[in-house]
Amino acid sequence: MFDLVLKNLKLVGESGEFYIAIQDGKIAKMSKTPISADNEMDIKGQYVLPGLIDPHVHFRDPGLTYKEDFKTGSMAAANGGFTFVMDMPNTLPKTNTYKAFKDKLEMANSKSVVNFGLHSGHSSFEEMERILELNPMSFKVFMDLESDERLREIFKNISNLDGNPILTVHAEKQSIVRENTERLSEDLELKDKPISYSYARSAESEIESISQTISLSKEFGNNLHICHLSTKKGMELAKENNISYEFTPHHLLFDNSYFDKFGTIVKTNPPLRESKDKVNVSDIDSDSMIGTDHAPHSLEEKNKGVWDSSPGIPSLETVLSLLLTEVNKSNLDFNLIPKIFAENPAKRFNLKNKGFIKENYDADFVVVDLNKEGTFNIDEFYTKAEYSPFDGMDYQGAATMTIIGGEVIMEDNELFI
Ligand SMILES: NC(=O)N[C@@H](CC(=O)O)C(=O)O
Ligand SMILES: [Zn+2]
Ligand SMILES: [Zn+2]
Repeated sequence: MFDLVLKNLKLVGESGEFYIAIQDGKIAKMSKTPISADNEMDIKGQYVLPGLIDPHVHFRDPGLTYKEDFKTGSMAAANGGFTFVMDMPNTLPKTNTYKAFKDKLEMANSKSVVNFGLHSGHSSFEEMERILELNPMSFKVFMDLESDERLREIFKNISNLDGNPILTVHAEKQSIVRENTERLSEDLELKDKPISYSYARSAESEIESISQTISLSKEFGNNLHICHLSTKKGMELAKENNISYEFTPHHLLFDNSYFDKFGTIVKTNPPLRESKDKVNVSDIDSDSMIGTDHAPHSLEEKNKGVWDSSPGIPSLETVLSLLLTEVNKSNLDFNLIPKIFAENPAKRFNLKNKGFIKENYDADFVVVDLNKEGTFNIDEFYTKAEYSPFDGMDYQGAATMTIIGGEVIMEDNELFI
């Protein structure tokens, strides 16, 4: 007998209503005809999608837990419809040694309310080889923090690791950013304007960094993935070279004029772009994926002026509704939602039995009401972040339930953990 049957549900891209039977946390059976079980849940004609997967979050744990921690970040993920997140290594200490990685795994196992993977930082070849045993999602390189010489060594080392693991990059060119920042932070007319941040970390610095990343990866044969791709030219380079990349919601929806409205609240790396340079919702296709770059800071850190404020925007609890609203505005095909939020991240990062609604896959789902309207309210969010540029924005379309391994962990923004 099945543990649970979900009934009266719709599947994206399919007509009619379905039943999904769940047994031991797996999808045991799917059918159009009724399946009986002691425990039935009526989905009332809403859509059931594979649980969302975010390849790019910063939960600040360990070392920076006043901004977020693995408990609050994973609660925000569950509230946003995510069943799997991948956390970044820029913690304190950095997650770039075997011990730090192992300690973080143990900590996160005890605190996280959703499934997770960890990206590793980079370090000596020997250290990274040991970290491989702990199944890192990738090795992350912040290009803006490394000299060209160091980058060659890092790319070479990572390409020589067993199995050629994914090399994930933050692509901004250090020399261009440095030069522009020195000039602009001295410019009497521009230095106090938040929009100057987008001139300093220019579209050119991303495009140059992406082309440098591509030539390095060709030389060493790296298995490349590009974070928070924000420029159309950068996207064209990635596509031409068959390199995977992520979009954030803020780069898709906002241009740098939002600096005038929100100031340093929307300061993030890479920055919001001129509309002529930016990627758009219309650039989302069946190969795309969303990486929110959920990067909370304290309110005090966000309000330290153009050059000293901390860069980063929290996004886990708003991203799905923002893009469902685009679906309702006919700017985005609903059929792409499971691809960009679950199928493509699961495939790219080799997550076994995840990302799809198929028999024998994990029973990880998000239930979506395409018509649910509301207004984002940061006070109702589970993240520790006390700011969001989306706060007060209306949306149409939302997650109403998050299910992990057949267990309901969120219903109507209530968490059952
Ligand atoms: N994106 C950001 O602006 N900030 C990220 C770092 C990063 O992803 O580069 C953070 O960790 O705060
Ligand atoms: Zn980054
Ligand atoms: Zn990031």
